[in-house]
Parts: sequence; C-alpha cells; structure tokens
Amino acid sequence: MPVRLPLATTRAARAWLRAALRTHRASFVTVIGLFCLAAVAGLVGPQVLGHLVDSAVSGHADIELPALLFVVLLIVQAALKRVARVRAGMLGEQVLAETRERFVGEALRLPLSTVEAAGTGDLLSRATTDADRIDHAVRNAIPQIVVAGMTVLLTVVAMVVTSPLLSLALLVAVPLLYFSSRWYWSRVPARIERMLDAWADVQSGLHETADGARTAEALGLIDSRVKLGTRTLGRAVEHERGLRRLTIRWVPWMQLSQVLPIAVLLLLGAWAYAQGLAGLGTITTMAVYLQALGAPLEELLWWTEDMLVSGTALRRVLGVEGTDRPGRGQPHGREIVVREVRYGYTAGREVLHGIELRIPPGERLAIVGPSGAGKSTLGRLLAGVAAPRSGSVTVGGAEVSELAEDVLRGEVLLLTQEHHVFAGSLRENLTLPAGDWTDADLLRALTAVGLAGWFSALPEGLGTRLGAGALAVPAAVAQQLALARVVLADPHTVVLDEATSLLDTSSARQLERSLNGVLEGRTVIAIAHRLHTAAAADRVAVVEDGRITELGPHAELLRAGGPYARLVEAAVPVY
Ligand SMILES: Nc1ncnc2c1ncn2[C@@H]1O[C@H](COP(=O)(O)OP(=O)(O)OP(=O)(O)O)[C@@H](O)[C@H]1O
Repeated sequence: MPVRLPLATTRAARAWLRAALRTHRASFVTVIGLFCLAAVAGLVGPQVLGHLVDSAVSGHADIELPALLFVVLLIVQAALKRVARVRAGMLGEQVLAETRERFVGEALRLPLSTVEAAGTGDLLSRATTDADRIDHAVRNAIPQIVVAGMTVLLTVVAMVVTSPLLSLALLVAVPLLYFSSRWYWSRVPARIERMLDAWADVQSGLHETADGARTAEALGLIDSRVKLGTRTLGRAVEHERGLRRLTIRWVPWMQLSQVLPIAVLLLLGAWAYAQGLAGLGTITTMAVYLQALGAPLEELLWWTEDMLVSGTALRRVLGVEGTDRPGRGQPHGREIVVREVRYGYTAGREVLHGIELRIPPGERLAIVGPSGAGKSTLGRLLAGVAAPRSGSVTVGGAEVSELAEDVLRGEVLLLTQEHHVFAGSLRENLTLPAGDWTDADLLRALTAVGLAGWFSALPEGLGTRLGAGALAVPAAVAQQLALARVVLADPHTVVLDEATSLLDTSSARQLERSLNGVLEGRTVIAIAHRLHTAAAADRVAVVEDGRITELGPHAELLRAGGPYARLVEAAVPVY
C-alpha cells in the first residue's frame, strides 16, 4: 500500500467553499439571482396553461394572448439561464484559478521527503485529474445543482400556493427520497475516495514507467510494467464500476419518487373535482408542475454524484496544505549537533543507528564510507530534508527539520548531483526559491560561480529562456547554476552530496574551482567520493553500516591504522 499525501477533512473542504463564496459574494449572488429569475419564469408557464384550460372549460377561450405569453416566458427563461450559465462559468474559472495557485504554492513548500514517500504521481494526479474534477464541478455541477435545486424548491412552493390539498400528493415521495438517499449517501463517499486513490495509482504508475523507460527497456522490464499498468488500471475501472452500480441501484427509487406522486395526484384530483374542491385548471397546473419536477430531480441525482466526486477531489487538492514544514524555531549560532540519530526509510528497516556528531562553524568535514552505508541519508538529515525517527539534528540549538523553509535556506543547504533546469528564463531559474534579489545580485552570483563568460554570450541576458524546447544547458552549467542559487541563498553551511560526480574531469575541475570560491567561509559537509577531497578536509567521518566508526583529521586517522587507513591503503574508491 503506497504512502499517500493526506486528504483534507470535509470540514476543511466546506471552509474552503465558504471562503470562496465570501470572496466572490457579489458574483455568486448575481448568478443565484439570475437562476432564480429563470426558475420563476419557468413556473409561470403552467399557471398560464391552467388558466387556458379553465377558460376553455367555461367556454371563454382566448388562446392567442396566453399562448403568446407562454412563448415569451419560455424565451425569457432560456435567455436568463444562458446569462446565468455564462456568469457561473466566469465565477468558476476565477475560483479555480485561485485554487490552483494555492495548490502550486503549497505543493512547492512540501518537504522533499514527503513527496518522495508519496511519489510524485500522487501529487501529479492531484494537480491534474483532481483539479480538472473541481473545474468540472465549478463550471457545471454547482450551477446545475443550484438551478435544479432552486427549480425543485420553487416548484414545490408554487404547488403548495396553487393547491395545498393537491400538494399532499408530494408527501408519498418523502419517505422514498429520504431512505434511498440516506442509503446512497452513507455508502458513496468511501467508494469515491477509493476510486480516486486508484486513479492516482494509475497516474503514479504511468509517470514512473515514463520516467524510468530507459531502465525498464535495458532490464527487459517493459512487459512487467505493462502488466502492472493493466492491473492498476483494472482496479481503477473496477472501483469506477462499483460507484456506477451503487448509483444505478439508487436510480429506480428516485424515479419511483417522481412517478408515484403523479398517480396519487390524479386520484386525489379526481376525488377533489368530484367534491368541488378543485377545478380542472388547477389539476392541470398541478400535474404540469409535478411532471416538471421530474427533470430537475433527475439532474440533481446525476450532478450530486459528480459533486461528491469533485468534493473528494477538492479534499485531495486541499490535503496538500498543512503537510509542509512546521516552521518552528530560530537558530542561535551555527554549530550543528547530531544526537543519537536513528532513521529508516521504511518501517522495520533502520539505516542510521544512533549517529553522534558535532560540527563547529567553519569546519570542513568529509563523510566517507562504502556504498549504501548511509552517507547520503545522513546528509539529508543534516540539511533538514528529512526528520530523524529518534534523536535530534540541531543548528544553533534549533531542530533543522522543523525550521521554516525560508529560515532553513539561510542556514543549511543541500547540494546534490541532480540539478534540474526548469523551463523558464534564467532569472526564474535563479530566483526559484523566491527572494528579494536585484538583477545586479543575480549577475554577481553568476560571476561568483564562474558563469560570467557563459552569461555574456546569452542572447537575452537574464531573460533568456532555458530548458526544454529552449536553450540547452550543459550539465556543468546546470550545476554551476545550482551553485549560484547557493550564493544567493547564502547559507552558512553547505552539505555537498557528490555534487561533481556526474561531470567529466575537466568540467569537474572547472566546477570545483567555482565551488571553492563559493564555499569560502562556510561550514562544508562533503560526502566525498574522491579520497583527495577527504584529505583536504579538517576532519573525516567514516560511516559504515549506519554508524560513524571513525572520526578525526585525515593524518590522524591514517596513523591510527583503522577503517579509514584501510580504505586509503586498499585504494578502494570511496563511493
Ligand atoms: N529513498 C529510499 N528509500 C528506501 N531506502 C533507501 C532510500 N535511499 C536510500 N535507501 C537505503 O538506505 C541505505 C543507505 O543509503 P544511502 O544512499 O544513504 O547510502 P550511501 O552511503 O550514500 O551510498 P552511496 O554512496 O551508494 O550513495 C541503503 O541501504 C539504501 O538502499
């Protein structure tokens, strides 16, 4: 069972809806008002028809005027509905745009470890499929439900006003509607949650397959990926079918609740006519009203299901909120202290077993050890990307993983070999973690990392578009751009995780020159994959099987003849 990002509570979704309605109160009232007018225009028609019947029965038939009125009312109703729908669409677009902006803001603030645990597929499906479902609700479902609900309500009111006696026919529908709806509503939300989760799995699988297509091809995994995709898709379709089956079992009861009152009305009408309690015109008006209730009730039924799906989609989108960093604490000082840290990616498998480490400000510490020993994991904890399972990692006395994003950025920054160039301008790429930087600051940062020459050749300076479909950026430059972001963020501590390992030797040398300039005066924790980096450090920490087995200056460790000396002697590449 994959870990998922949380689902917001129904209460949070309602609060979102209330806030959206408050912000756009004027537009909302206009839309509802227009729909109401349209519904009222629709209600006058049956009254005209009733009068027509009464006039015909009493022999004073004047067809032209009522017929003309009837047609005019239809046209007015259609025009009002159209204007209302357009306004509802505009309102929907506005609300959706705001929700999307909020989602993107929250998603960007998500801790990396949360996204990694849930998989980007879950996040993607919330940003795409779920947002589309909300779009559908705001544009279609909400206006349709408002129109249908309003029409039902006003029709019932018109019926009661026209003939309280004949309106009693409506009562037979009440228990049917109540019990069948209660049955449906108690079952459907859980099904929808499972269905949307299943669709998120489909998207995660597709995303993973596309992402790792080359690996899958190289290892001959295409068939198994396809089978996995078919299985997840099958599950999602089964959930979708389950939901449809539930709705289909509800439909007959809803239809019965429409048909039964008509039968009762006719019987009651016949009796009332015989008793002289109701005229033929009134009975006709009431029958037309009842008949007219059928369509909006049916619409209510179908759109309610859509609304429920969209409501759960909204809870998925809002669920991203509040999962960001707690934003607690303020460091007083620069010392990093690791106490009794234990950590594991999955339950039951611990990767770090009680790490103790104290890094004074300005130190250059190299972390070495065999592959899989836990070096990168320790680096992530030191940079606050993930929180320890037990124990603490503090900077200046404050828990690193709890610091607010903008505070953390000025304290400790992790630099890895994965540097993505985003499709956007150079300026946007540099100012990704939003900050108050002038163009002069950006140029200084580019110069500091040795990109002045590259920059001067750009056709549109900071506005030059980089990334997919625009200017291609070589790997070395991408890493230098990441370094420029470090210069801008200006943290006092940098954790380097194999930052140069993807580069060819000459690019690596070029980058290391830039690095040395940038790291001057900062605390540097380098996860070293080349022994000479370790030799240049103030101290070396050897990590083996999730524990620090040796710690001290390079020369001292060599003399001690322990694990580090053996690594150097054996010239084992310290990857
Ligand atoms: N995202 C992850 N999910 C689950 N397990 C992980 C994850 N990342 C690392 N591990 C496991 O944690 C252990 C330590 O990995 P880590 O990457 O920290 O080691 P390392 O010393 O940096 O190795 P290398 O030098 O090969 O990068 C390994 O057993 C690895 O399989």
